[in-house]
Amino acid sequence: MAATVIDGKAFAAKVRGQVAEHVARLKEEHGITPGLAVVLVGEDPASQVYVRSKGKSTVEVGMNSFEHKLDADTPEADLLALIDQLNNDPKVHGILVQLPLPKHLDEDLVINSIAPEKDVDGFHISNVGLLGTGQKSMVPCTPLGCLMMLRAHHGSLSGLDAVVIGRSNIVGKPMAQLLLGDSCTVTIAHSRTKDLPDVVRRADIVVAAVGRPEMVPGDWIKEGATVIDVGINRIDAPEKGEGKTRLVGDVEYASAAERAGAITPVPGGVGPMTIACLLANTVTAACRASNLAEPEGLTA
Ligand SMILES: Nc1nc2c(c(=O)[nH]1)N[C@@H](CN(C=O)c1ccc(C(=O)N[C@@H](CCC(=O)O)C(=O)O)cc1)CN2
Repeated sequence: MAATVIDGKAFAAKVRGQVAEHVARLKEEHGITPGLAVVLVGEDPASQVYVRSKGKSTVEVGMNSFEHKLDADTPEADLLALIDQLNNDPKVHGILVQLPLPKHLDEDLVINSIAPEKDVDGFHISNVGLLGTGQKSMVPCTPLGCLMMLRAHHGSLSGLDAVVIGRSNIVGKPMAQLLLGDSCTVTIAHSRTKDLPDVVRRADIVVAAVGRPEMVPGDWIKEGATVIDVGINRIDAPEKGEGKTRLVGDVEYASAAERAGAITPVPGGVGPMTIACLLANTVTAACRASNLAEPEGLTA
């Protein structure tokens, strides 16, 4: 039977709608307008697109957007001074530094200089520790988006075998923590994993987050499994004409869709959920800052 396609674009639109409703309520009942500050250092073309999209989506749901664009050679001290200023600005409830940063900047130092309660990316070491110990934290946007789609598809995830392929701090590790929090039996696989095909074949849920185009062939997928493809890889597409490219995930979509019960496409799967969850985290941060009830269904 053909797999159900999990439409991340439609799901993200629904999440943005819920965020907009909550923002309207915060404004009306408490006079609070959540604000998100996005910091971009340098001119990486993909980062520029993502930052523009974050600013636009922020305004569309009724929140304040503060964009800070810094030159690629900005000294670390200047970036840290800006973050300090944003940490102390009551109009700013969420702060995000777009990654990757130029090489001369220490990513860990920069991320850990963001006030943890404003760290809407959930990358600060305090939030990593809170998530790892099952406490209330800011949850990284991409894994949060994956979790929301999995919960919507399955209802309960309890007892399911999940494999996360990839061990990055941004996706793989927090994804594994979230699945564990929902009582899955979790395996984190990576480049040194022995018998990766067999490990994947046992999984009810496969989350692929390695950044290698189509590295998971369809015949690794168990019949009926749910496949969440986090990869966004641009590859040459000579069939579309000279110099043309197309986006593919980490999973061979067509063959995996023949065996999976449900699957996210690329593009239009996990990607759009990343920005929707960023907005959700910002409204959550604004609620927490004023000790107000958090929006239901928008946190882990
Ligand atoms: N500070 C952060 N930096 C980065 C993050 C992050 O979560 N926080 N994630 C990525 C980039 N990213 C958001 O910042 C992001 C990537 C992809 C998408 C998306 O919607 N992708 C589309 C395809 C887009 C295209 O055509 O190129 C899709 O998958 O459908 C949104 C956000 C790294 N940096």
